[in-house]
Amino acid sequence: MKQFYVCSCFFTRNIFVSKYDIHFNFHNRQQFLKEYGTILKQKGCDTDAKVNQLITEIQEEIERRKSLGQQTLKRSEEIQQKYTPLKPHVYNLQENFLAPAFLRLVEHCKLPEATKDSVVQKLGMETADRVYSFPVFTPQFCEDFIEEMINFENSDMPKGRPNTMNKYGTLLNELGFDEGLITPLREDYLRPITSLLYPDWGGDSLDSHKAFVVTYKLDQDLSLSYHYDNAEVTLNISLGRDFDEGSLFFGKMKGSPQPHDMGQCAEYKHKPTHGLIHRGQHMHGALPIQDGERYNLIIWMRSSKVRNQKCPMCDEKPHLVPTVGGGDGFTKEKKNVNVCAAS
Ligand SMILES: O=C(O)CCC(=O)C(=O)O
Ligand SMILES: [Fe+2]
Repeated sequence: MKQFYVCSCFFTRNIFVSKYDIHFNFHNRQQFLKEYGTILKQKGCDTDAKVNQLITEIQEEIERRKSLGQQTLKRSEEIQQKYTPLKPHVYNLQENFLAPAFLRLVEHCKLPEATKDSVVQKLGMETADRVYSFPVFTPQFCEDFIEEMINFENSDMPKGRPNTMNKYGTLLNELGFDEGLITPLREDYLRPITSLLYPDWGGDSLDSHKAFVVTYKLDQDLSLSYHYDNAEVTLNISLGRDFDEGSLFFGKMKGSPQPHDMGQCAEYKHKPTHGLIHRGQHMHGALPIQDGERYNLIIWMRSSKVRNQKCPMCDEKPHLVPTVGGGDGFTKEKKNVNVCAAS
């Protein structure tokens, strides 16, 4: 397996605090107060005690990130030794997990004559700029997978959460899903599609991923703030469980002027069994669910070729920090590629 790294910005930038709905950068107290003092006051963080509490929270998150590789390894080992899956078959990809229409799409993309236009034509209407939806799994697989997630959630196993934005959900690498399920899905089935749709975002060289399940319930997280992903290409598959609302909305690419209100965003209603594919830097968020539960499998796909040139989180040449485990998809290979900016 390749050695992957994280960018050092992981320890100082993009630290999300839901109470203030802000992604913070934190180097030291002085920089922090200078950068955020005004906005924090406006948001009610107006006493020393509140500021100190916020800084403590941010510093704890930074410490969590520093030990993430080790903690993940520890949790994975314990899970492997002690956890009994309810649906062991879902850990290894079988073709009968996949929707027939998805298999036909993949076959089309593998044809030598397939082009971006021919696949776009097959996919039908765009949800937003270069955002497409298509069936991925069968309803049976989705239900079995949700049952496995619930079984794990109800177990007394240690749990790492997907990221600071998703407080509920499951990191699939810790459960042992990478090798048998997500990697073959990415390499054998998604790669032909992403190669045609996003060659300018490393769609033909996606060589790692971070996969997790996000969960929304009435007494837990309801929605997700506007953000971009730590990914070149993201596949977001709705697994279902009878929910109302909870649509995704898309603005513009990171760095462009963003819409002023929701009316200017493109909205997408999740369809269980369907995946939505988009560029990781295409800003998006999720509206609150009004009823039921929503389970989505998110695959943040990464291309070391692309991100080795420019970290998608800090937009600078990555400063590589070795880590135990999968890292964030950066490598030390020296290959110069010409990364075109996407429109
Ligand atoms: O809730 C969703 O469907 C979107 C999740 C998402 O965008 C993410 O986890 O990066
Ligand atoms: Fe996202």
